[in-house]
Amino acid sequence: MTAAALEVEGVRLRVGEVGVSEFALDLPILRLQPGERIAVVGPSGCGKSMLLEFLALLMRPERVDRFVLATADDDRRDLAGDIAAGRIDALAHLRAGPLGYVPQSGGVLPFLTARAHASSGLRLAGHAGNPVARARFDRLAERLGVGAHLDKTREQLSGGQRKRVALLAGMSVPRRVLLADEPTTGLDAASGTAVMELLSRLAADEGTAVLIATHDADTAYRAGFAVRPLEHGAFWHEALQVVF
Ligand SMILES: Nc1ncnc2c1ncn2[C@@H]1O[C@H](COP(=O)(O)OP(=O)(O)OP(=O)(O)O)[C@@H](O)[C@H]1O
Repeated sequence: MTAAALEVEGVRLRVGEVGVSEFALDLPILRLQPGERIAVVGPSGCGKSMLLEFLALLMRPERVDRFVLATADDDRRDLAGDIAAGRIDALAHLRAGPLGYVPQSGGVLPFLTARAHASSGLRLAGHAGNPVARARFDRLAERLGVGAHLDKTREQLSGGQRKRVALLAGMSVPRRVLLADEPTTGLDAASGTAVMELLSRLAADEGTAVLIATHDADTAYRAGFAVRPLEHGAFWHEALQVVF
């Protein structure tokens, strides 16, 4: 039986003011296998971003029974324990490595070139001088159509180019889990398809479990994502496990 890339059980997320503006989301069970591709769909405001922000360790849950991330083949990290102990820096550090996250908007820092921003993960991982890692980065930049724009700052990039630079940052190092919130928003149809196919190929080639939130279910489905609805204030997904 393959070990899951990410396991979540018994999570409750809540925002807003109790009885006034509160919004709650339950994740009874969410288990992603290596190489799995999941597209979370649902109407605006149903909680897709909240789900991704929790998984990206940016939102503290009201309750979490189990939250385990594969950080290496033989290493499972107890994130629920880290959250309970308030180890915030250690959690943030994971986003430079095994856990990639591309936010719905923003995600490109104003004072860096696109290259410096997108390759920060490579530098933090100590791979900036590694020719294989750099070649992988350049290849991804070309496939995302931003290879010619890497010396520009955020102000010099279009909205769609910013989105693709943020995606490049998310893909810049091999991940165990990659989360992308609306990866095709602001892109034309051809670019959107190319992005979905690239995310899908990353899952197939590198075993990354990729979970995206999207309003573009058709493109995601055509690229090989399993489309899963977030509905009635809850989301769950458990892949069929292959037992040898
Ligand atoms: N600080 C907050 N206080 C109260 N409600 C909030 C707060 N932040 C978010 N919400 C509510 O939480 C719900 C989920 O928001 P979320 O951004 O996750 O939706 P979404 O499914 O990603 O929507 P979209 O498709 O429009 O991006 C929304 O109904 C929103 O109004």
